[in-house]
Amino acid sequence: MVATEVASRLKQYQRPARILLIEAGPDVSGNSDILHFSSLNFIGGKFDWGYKSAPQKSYDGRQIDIPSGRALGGGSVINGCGWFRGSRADYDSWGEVVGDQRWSYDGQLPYFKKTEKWYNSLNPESHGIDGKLQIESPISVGRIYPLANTIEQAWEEFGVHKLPGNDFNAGANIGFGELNENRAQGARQIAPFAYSLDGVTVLTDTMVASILVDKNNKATGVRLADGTEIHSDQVIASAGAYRTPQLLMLSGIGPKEVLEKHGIEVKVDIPGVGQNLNDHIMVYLNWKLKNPSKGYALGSSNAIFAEPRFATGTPLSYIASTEVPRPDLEAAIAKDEGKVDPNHYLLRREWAMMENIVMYLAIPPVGTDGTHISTAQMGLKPTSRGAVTIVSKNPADNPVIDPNYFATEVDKSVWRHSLRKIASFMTGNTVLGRDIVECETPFPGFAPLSVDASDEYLDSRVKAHGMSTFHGCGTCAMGTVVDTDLRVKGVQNLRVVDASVLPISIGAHIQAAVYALAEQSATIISQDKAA
Ligand SMILES: Cc1cc2nc3c(=O)[nH]c(=O)nc-3n(C[C@H](O)[C@H](O)[C@H](O)COP(=O)(O)OP(=O)(O)OC[C@H]3O[C@@H](n4cnc5c(N)ncnc54)[C@H](O)[C@@H]3O)c2cc1C
Repeated sequence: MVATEVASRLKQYQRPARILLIEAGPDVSGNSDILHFSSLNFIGGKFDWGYKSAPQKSYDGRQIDIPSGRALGGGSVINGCGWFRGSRADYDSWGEVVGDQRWSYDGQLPYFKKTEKWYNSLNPESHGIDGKLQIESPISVGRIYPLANTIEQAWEEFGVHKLPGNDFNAGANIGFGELNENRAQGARQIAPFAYSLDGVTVLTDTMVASILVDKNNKATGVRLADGTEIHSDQVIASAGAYRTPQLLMLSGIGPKEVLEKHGIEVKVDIPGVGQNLNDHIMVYLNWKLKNPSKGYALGSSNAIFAEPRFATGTPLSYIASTEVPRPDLEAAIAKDEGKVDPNHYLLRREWAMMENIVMYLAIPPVGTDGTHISTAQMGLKPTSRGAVTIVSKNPADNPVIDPNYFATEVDKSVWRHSLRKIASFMTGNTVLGRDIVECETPFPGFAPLSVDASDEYLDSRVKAHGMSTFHGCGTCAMGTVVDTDLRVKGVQNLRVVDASVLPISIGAHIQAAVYALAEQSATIISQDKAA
């Protein structure tokens, strides 16, 4: 994703520059199938690297599917198009961690705005209107789902309030707001549609095997998988959070002991390469409707779902993010760290800790037959950290991806609290519980979720159903592996720009952060006199 955006911007900012973009996957710009909601089915398809995680210790060894885009435009070809910025607190923490205010919320706001062609003029201080990515909401394109007002009422009854302007993307995210998507009238905008590659030379179906690093630790180009060497003044690695650390390691940049183990000459020993992997856990739950004949869910006989606009975009209206009680957080931090440091970053600011979405369709194994709706919950600020490493020096071998999900007490405590909350929201004293939802339909072998479920039961649900939200990041973290100008420490003429540089867990689906990162990075690189 980033590679397209950065190449496009650099060509725009430095017209005479010769830029080569190398992508392992195909160019799918001519493939109209990828544009619509059902195109999420490309997960597991030919534009997905289709990784499996290492066996997860806290999931009793279960391995998790880790999809990752493999095409020009990367993840933008298979992602869900959800557009979520996260909160001011996320970026202020980022700026603090790296000691550079360009990466704080105010530092990044101009670049967020630069990415966006926002769909209304309500909040001009927070949104751009002439950016490359069309952002819309279901309501703005007339996708008013039958349950939309009910969900809104239910959140208000539950004490979760609408954000000003119904805007989930203006720096505050505790509350609820409209879903936003980077779609144009429901159609996916892949990165090379939004960011023109005119004037950029593009090599698709071409795998980079390693970065050429000379004896002065200067990057001088790349070696392709077929052995061809291509020389250049600057190299930017944007192979994503799983393959960028692999590429660095295969080039002799990474933890010394890993490189030596695989017989790779050590150019620069950077222990942080591959570390700090973080992803958001997602848990889906199905909820049986009291009266399916009302036509609330996809698959029902409600004629509205046959209208063309309902065949595009994700079938939901609102996103709600909720906190957890501070004493719970302190107790969990004490268990993880042996003490509670009042300066702990989770205690210094107010955080939305769980994203909650009600979707108007069932999730497998329940069929889309109109009898169920579902919820998706995503832990926003996990403290579990994993790693990416290599199994060999062969670039064709997949990296080993170990997100180490659900490893900390903080993460467990957040999930326990939030699963009880969703049970209460869906089946308790809200309009949903009173009039719409019968009960949870659990996966085989489990009892329906209830507000008084035990910690052990709730943990078992996450262990059994927790999946990736496809947000792997942090494996070449800014401050550790790259400096705040995106330069790999100890190597000249080499930068990393992609999700791997995010130094902290962003409390949101990460593409908005990654697109803004790429905008700012392109500006930094184009202003670098040495570049
Ligand atoms: C299924 C799925 C759904 C998602 N849904 C959402 C969502 O709704 N909202 C949201 O905010 N985020 C979502 N994301 C996350 C978002 O798409 C990613 O965070 C984003 O794509 C990361 O961008 P990137 O440039 O870092 O890496 P990528 O987009 O993964 O790009 C890396 C590119 O490098 C190529 N590459 C890798 N190795 C090599 C090599 N050795 N040689 C040449 N090329 C190579 C890859 O093929 C790929 O095209 C989703 C991701 C997935 C996978």
